[in-house]
Amino acid sequence: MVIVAENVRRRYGGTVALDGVSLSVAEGEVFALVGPNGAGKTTLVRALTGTTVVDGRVTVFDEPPADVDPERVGLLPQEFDPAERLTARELVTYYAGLYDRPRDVDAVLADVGLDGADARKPYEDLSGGQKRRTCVATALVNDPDLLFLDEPTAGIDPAGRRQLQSLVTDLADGGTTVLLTTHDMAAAESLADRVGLLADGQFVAVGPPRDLVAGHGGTSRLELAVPERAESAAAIALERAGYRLVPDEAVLAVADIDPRDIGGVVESLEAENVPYDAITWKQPDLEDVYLALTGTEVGASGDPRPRRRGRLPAQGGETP
Ligand SMILES: Nc1ncnc2c1ncn2[C@@H]1O[C@H](COP(=O)(O)OP(=O)(O)OP(=O)(O)O)[C@@H](O)[C@H]1O
Repeated sequence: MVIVAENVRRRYGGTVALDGVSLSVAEGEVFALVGPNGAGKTTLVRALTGTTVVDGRVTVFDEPPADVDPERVGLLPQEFDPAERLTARELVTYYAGLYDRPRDVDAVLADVGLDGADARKPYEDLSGGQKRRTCVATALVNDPDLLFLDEPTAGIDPAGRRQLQSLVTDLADGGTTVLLTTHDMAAAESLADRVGLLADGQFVAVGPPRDLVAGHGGTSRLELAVPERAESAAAIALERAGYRLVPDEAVLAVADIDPRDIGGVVESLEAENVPYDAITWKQPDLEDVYLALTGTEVGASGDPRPRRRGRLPAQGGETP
């Protein structure tokens, strides 16, 4: 095991940031700490990198984190503001100079997709995604055995995100252990060998994303965007036609439906003249797991949102 943490606890005054977290991460594994803002992800990264004092036991390469050879570890902090006037290449060259055996700077820039003219632009002239990729490059320049990436995809456009994801996969294939944090469940699901779902400083589940989705994600469903005034009528029409609605769902959704029967759903709405705007097939994913286990969904900004519970009852509503 590269990382072992047992019963890690950390308070800031009256705020409990970590409330008894245990995990172990094996060599070459990609482990994602997943949760909304405030769940404790950064505090756990700080505990594992030895930049904050915690209760409990933490070892990295069988040593206390603060004693680990810095040549072996790469860290992309969540907040990282390098000198704005230096070019991407100059910044990475600067960080390379801090290590005894750095990688070739241009090769590192190419790895993060910043070769060519962009690498010669001042940092302040780069896009948000290019800035973040420059920062990732500074964490890679010492060819670390263990890489911590705290919200690496924040502010990165979808193309840059895919590039970063394939970079992480390549690093792990080469034996690098990667621990990343994210509130982006889809990124975690596609990238990580295992995820740890954090809520209020505790893991609510740890495991391969596929296993967690199979265990807690619920069934596939058909989500219906129906004008609010027609929701009750839609629910009545569907139940009358024998479909089971997903209870307590924020949107109207039919559960356990075979894809071949989607036409039947449409027909039962149209037979009752119920209007609808869109129909979407939805497979359960990690977001459903988080929602099921915590009652909270995570917005695009990473902020936690309590789930909207209690849909309109199927009986007695207005008809369109
Ligand atoms: N230095 C600090 N002083 C006081 N409270 C802190 C400090 N660092 C974190 N906290 C609090 O501890 C809790 C966990 O914060 P942490 O930053 O670890 O969460 P996070 O999941 O990384 O969220 P974010 O992505 O918003 O940073 C939060 O309530 C936060 O306000």
